[in-house]
Amino acid sequence: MKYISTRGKAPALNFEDVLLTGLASDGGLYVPDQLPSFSQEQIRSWRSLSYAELAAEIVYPFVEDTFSREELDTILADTYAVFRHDAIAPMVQIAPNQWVLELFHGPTLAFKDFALQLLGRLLDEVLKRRDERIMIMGATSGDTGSAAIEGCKRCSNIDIFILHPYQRVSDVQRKQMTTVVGENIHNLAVRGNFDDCQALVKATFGDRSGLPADRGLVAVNSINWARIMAQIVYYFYAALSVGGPDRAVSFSVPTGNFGDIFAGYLAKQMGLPVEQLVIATNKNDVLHKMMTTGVYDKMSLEASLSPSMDITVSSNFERLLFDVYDRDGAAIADLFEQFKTEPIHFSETAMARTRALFASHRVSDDETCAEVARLWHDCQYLADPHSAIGVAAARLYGKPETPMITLATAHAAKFPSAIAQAGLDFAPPLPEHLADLFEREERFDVIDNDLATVQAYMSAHVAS
Ligand SMILES: Cc1ncc(COP(=O)(O)O)c(C=O)c1O
Ligand SMILES: N[C@@H](CCOP(=O)(O)O)C(=O)O
Repeated sequence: MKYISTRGKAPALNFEDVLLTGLASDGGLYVPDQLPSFSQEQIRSWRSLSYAELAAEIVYPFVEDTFSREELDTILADTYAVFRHDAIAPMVQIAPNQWVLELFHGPTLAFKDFALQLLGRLLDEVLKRRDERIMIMGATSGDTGSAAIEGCKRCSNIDIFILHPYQRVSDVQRKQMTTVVGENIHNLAVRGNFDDCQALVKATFGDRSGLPADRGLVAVNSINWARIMAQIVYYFYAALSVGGPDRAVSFSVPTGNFGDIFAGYLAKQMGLPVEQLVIATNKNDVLHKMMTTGVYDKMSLEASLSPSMDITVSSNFERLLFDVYDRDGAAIADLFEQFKTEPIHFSETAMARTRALFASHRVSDDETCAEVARLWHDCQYLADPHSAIGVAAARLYGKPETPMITLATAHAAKFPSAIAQAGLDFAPPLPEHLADLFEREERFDVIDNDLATVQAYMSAHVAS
């Protein structure tokens, strides 16, 4: 399979090379030139598969130029063996035809583990084959960072640099990143917000003049195609468990960088009957505003009770735009050139196509607390603030005849203060493997929001 850039000017890559990059050289994001598609009969035949077996069916067409089916099977079995629940992604019913898909049973308690445990193993294999050493760079609003560190820490050929916004992630999230010991692990607390961290990562792909020239640079954010690919699998898994493909299902997805819900859109394009995809945002509602007005504008980022979704530059939206603009890379490049100085006004056709695919809803902090409390009191279900945003949107958009599945993206124990603000009088305990998290020693450096400073830090800390 070939991967092409959404801005039309970068060279097409195979899977191995797309895995080993981040942004395309023209500033775009890589997408497959053609998606695999599965028949209803084929999807139906997957009903009895384990999560890892299902993942192999879905992922293999994307990676077959780089991994044999046997290699992939082994890597996937190893990847999902580290999850703490036998179902890997269990479904919990919270109301008639309303479900949550729990994606927080991996090592770092968020949905990021699904892709980053796999990404670490794929990178490890490819780097050993090539006998190469790389630098990994990631921006995190709290969850990607620890999942990336956990997924890649065993790889001997990697130096990992994670940028988080100083004092803007929860204490548990910060500790999960900064207490992992390893000479090749570097946590940078940037004086800025998540958008600043993500901009530094993207800018580094555009200008890496301050970094060692002999090291590859790989992104661990969802700008890396491999992240999205791995996230497609759980949409199939969830739908199969409630009667798909013989029955359409809907999904409500707490959304920030648009990676997770974009994976749901791809599952639909690949043949999974999906009725609705609901974009659920917090008060950083750039996507909801865009859905309602047809205008994509910059907004200032506000800290919320769902810090992982405090994002106003929603990177993967570009991948959707590429499709709704008939895969016209030049048009997408023009739109983003324009976005540097003014808001983007989408064409009527593009908006009609987007609205036919997605609904959207914004949930305030007060509504988030109310939903956490309601779920606890009505069904003894403890949701983290991000998942609660998804459930609040699902309740509005769900139709009685269609199973509505909310992606529960993180474990409540990551956000004890939000749980307290919701009026619940207990702190959700951390799972056993993290029980002593607050006794572990932390290591991180506070750094200015400045590209040259960040690249100088990386150069000074990269292993020789
Ligand atoms: C817990 C949690 N929920 C939801 C999201 C939003 O996912 P996405 O950025 O893929 O839209 C994130 C971060 O990305 C997250 O960490
Ligand atoms: N919510 C993420 C932010 C970045 O999203 P990604 O999926 O593009 O890595 C986080 O918690 O770090």
